[in-house]
Amino acid sequence: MSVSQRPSSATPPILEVRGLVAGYEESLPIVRGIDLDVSPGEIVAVLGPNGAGKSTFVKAVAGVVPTFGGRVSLRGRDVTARPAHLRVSDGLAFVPQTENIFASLTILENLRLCAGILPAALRQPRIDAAFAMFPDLGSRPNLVAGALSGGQRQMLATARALIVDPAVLILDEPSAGLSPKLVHDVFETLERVRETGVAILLVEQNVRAALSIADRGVVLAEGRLRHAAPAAELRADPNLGALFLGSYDHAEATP
Ligand SMILES: Nc1ncnc2c1ncn2[C@@H]1O[C@H](COP(=O)(O)OP(=O)(O)OP(=O)(O)O)[C@@H](O)[C@H]1O
Repeated sequence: MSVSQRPSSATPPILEVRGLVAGYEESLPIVRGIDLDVSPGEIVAVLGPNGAGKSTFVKAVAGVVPTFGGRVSLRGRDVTARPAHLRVSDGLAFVPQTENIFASLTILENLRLCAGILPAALRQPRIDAAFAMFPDLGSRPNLVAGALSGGQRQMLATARALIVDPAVLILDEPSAGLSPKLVHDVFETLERVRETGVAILLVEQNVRAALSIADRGVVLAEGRLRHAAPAAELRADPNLGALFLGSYDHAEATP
């Protein structure tokens, strides 16, 4: 059973997912009928135990995992049949958990590669905007990306995704392997991105940190959306630990 979660605000959703069924083999779908709306400027944390299907869900939304049923719409337009690279042009950017930068290229080269899909006149202004948002990167554009810290690499990965000026930014565990200080830095960056009106869908194992910046949290279990609530409500929920244990029973299946 899936739970449809619509934003409480009157802002129309920029991303609409309906009845999404997806995975690696059609006979064995991992994502089994998920509905979700995300509004501009909203951060939605996708939570749940290991193997719940969180990564598969966001990858299917990004178009990098096959969809077997349901629909993904961006700005009211059905993009379900669009391959991943065209969804990027449509305004949907995805930051994978790993291999999200080219370590042997410089910071600037990493950004230039992404800017390559833009009209020539937009490329430098977008790179300048990225450097303005990430001064740590802008201060040393010719540094080889492999020399960056884990948190700085995540920032570069995020900067790369933002080059196309997306409406929706999807991140798969941006805090994985980072120290608490770097987690803080990365999440602070995401808050600044949100302030520009970008909608953010965030898969996180780091539940408390994710809920500290998210507007809403959705809990997946066994490929289904089991619970959805404002982040503040989830933060205050004494059952929060059960999110990781797969036994989250709080008012499941109630919208
Ligand atoms: N490339 C793949 N091919 C086949 N099955 C996969 C693949 N990637 C993931 N799976 C399977 O899909 C299921 C869900 O995995 P997924 O990574 O989406 O879960 P998750 O909730 O993100 O887990 P975690 O929190 O551990 O990262 C698991 O059973 C996993 O084995």
